[in-house]
Amino acid sequence: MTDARTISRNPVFCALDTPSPDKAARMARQVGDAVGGLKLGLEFFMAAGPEGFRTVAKEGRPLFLDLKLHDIPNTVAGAVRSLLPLKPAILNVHAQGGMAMMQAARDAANEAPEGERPLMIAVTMLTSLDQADLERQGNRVAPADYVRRLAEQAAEAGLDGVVCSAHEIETLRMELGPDFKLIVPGIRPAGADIGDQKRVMTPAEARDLGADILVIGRPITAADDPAAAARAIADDLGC
Ligand SMILES: O=C(O)c1cc(=O)[nH]c(=O)n1[C@@H]1O[C@H](COP(=O)(O)O)[C@@H](O)[C@H]1O
Repeated sequence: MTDARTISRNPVFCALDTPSPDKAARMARQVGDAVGGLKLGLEFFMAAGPEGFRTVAKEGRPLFLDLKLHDIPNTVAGAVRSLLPLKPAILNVHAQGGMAMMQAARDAANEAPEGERPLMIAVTMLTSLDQADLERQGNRVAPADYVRRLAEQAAEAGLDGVVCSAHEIETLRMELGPDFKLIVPGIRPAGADIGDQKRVMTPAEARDLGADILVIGRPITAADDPAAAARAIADDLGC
């Protein structure tokens, strides 16, 4: 068992996308050490809020609070400050919020007491989007270039890493170095249902390319036996 702030060598963070703290805590116990951490996102936080977060935090696992903050710098900084008492291991903002916003988020996170500062991560291009979606937005750039530009800004703003798809790992790792965290959703074991994701890869492929954290939700949580599904992924990764 890892403690609540240490990211273990198991790179899998299980996305507990449910509105129910009891269900999330139960799922956390079911998957146990077959995952390295847990992610709570918008569905959870909108319904259960800080109190729900504290319920899951009692499980003692590293928690990624995925709220994808996206607003003007002052508002995002305030939101980060409001979240610090929860002591999440990881927090995220949208890189599309711009450099000043990311810097404000970083500065707010730096106000955390010693040892409680969350990793500050920028979401680049959602894994549910592809080239056609960018074009529809009037954005005539390839996803790889778009993600690279956003990640460069995140690094320049002093954030700790980005959320990207597995398809961008190699380029970002080469360009931004070994310490820049690459958090990768859109992970699907071979043959699994892709659902609404578009830029996907298998857990082992993404890990081998250099992902630090693999965010995996439905392939575990929607499985008939979530514990077995998480264990199969961990075994595949040699964890
Ligand atoms: O920031 C995220 O975690 C995130 C970014 C992104 O680009 N794509 C993405 O899927 N996510 C989250 O990762 C999880 C993926 O869940 P599954 O598609 O069920 O594995 C969800 O909770 C998403 O909110």
